[in-house]
Amino acid sequence: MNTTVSDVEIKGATKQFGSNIVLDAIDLEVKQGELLTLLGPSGCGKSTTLNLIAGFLEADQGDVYIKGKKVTKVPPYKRDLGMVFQTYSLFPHMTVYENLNFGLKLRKISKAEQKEKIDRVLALVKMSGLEHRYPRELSGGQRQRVAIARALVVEPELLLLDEPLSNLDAKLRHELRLEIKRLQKEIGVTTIFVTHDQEEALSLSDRVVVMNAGKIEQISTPTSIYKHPKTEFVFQFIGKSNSFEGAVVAIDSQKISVKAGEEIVVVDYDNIIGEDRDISSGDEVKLYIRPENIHIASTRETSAPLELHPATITQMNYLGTSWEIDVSLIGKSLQVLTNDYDSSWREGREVFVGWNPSDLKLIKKE
Ligand SMILES: Nc1ncnc2c1ncn2[C@@H]1O[C@H](COP(=O)(O)OP(=O)(O)OP(=O)(O)O)[C@@H](O)[C@H]1O
Repeated sequence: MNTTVSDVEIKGATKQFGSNIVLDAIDLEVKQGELLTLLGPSGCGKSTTLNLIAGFLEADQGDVYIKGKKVTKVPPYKRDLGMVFQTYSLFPHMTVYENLNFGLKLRKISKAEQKEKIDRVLALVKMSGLEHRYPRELSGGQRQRVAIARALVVEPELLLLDEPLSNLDAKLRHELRLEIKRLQKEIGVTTIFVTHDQEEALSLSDRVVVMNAGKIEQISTPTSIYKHPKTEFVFQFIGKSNSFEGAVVAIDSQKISVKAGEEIVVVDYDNIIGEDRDISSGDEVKLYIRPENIHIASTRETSAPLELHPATITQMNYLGTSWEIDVSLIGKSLQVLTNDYDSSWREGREVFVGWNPSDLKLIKKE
C-alpha cells in the first residue's frame, strides 16, 4: 500500500451559490488516521467543505479524492463514510439497538455478528445496557453518543462530524469532546470535525484548518496555530488579544522599534504576521499581545528583567482559576490575564505591566 496517499484530498475546489463564492479554490489534504478540524466563523464554508467530501454537494470546479480515488461524481452512500450532525438525527421510532442495526442490516452478516459489532461500539461510547431505550428516553449527550456509535458501527473509512457538540451544555460538551478524542485515537479512523468553537478545535485536533470567507487561512497543529498565526485573521480569531497602533522608528536585523503613544516598544523581527514583511522606518503598524503574555506586578522590581511600564487598574474580573484585569496604560486600555494576584489590587491602583518582545506580534497596516 502506498502510505503517502492522503485519506482525503481536495484539489482546487470552488463552490458558488448564485453570486456568492462560498469556496474559493481550496486545497486540502487529510492524512491517514488524523483528526482534522475545520474551524472558522459562521458562513465561512466549513459545512460546504464537509459536504463536498461527503458527496452531498459537488464542486463547480476542482475534485475530491478519497484514498487516492477521485470521488467527485460518486454518490454519498458509495463513499464509505460515517456522519454525525448537530441535531441528533436518530430514528425516533427505533430503539438504540435498532438505530445501530439500521446500517448493518444492509450488509450480509449474521445476526450474531450484528450483535457483536453493536455491543462493541456501545461499549466504546459507554452506552452498554441502554440498547432497548428509545431516543426520547435518552439525554442530549446520550443521544449524541448513539449518533456517534451509529456512524462507527459500519466501520467507515472516514468519520465526518458537523458541529456534533453544539446543542449540548458546556459541561457535557467538554466531556464528550474528550470522549471523541479518545475514541478517535483508539479506533484510528480518519476524522474531519467541523466547529466554530476555537477551544474545541484546539483541544481536539491533530491539525486545525482555519477558514475565512471561503478560503483557507492556515493549516497547522493547534500549538502552531495559537503561537505562530500566519495571518491577522488567525491571530484575532484564535484567542483574545490586545492591539495598539504605532509607527516604526528604528529597525535592525533582529528588532523593530515602534513608537506607540509615548512609549517605544521593541518587537522581534520574526514576529511579523502576514505576507508583507518589508517594514521600513515610518511605517504605520499594529501591535498585538495576548492577555496572558502581559506581566503585571505591584512594583517595578518584581518582574525584572522585563521593562515595566506604570499603568492603572480600571476593572477586575475573577474567572475562578485566574483574574482578568483591565489596565490603562497612557490612556490605552489593555487586558491582562493572570494567576498571580496581589490582594491589594483594586480599581484605581497603580501597577506595573510589561512583556517579552518575543510575545508581541506586528502587522503592517495597509
Ligand atoms: N444550499 C445553499 N444555497 C445557497 N447558499 C448556501 C447554501 N448552503 C450554504 N450556503 C451559503 O454558503 C455560505 C457558507 O455556508 P456553510 O454552511 O458552508 O458555512 P459554515 O462555515 O459551515 O457556517 P455555520 O458555522 O454557520 O454552519 C453561507 O453564506 C451560506 O449562507
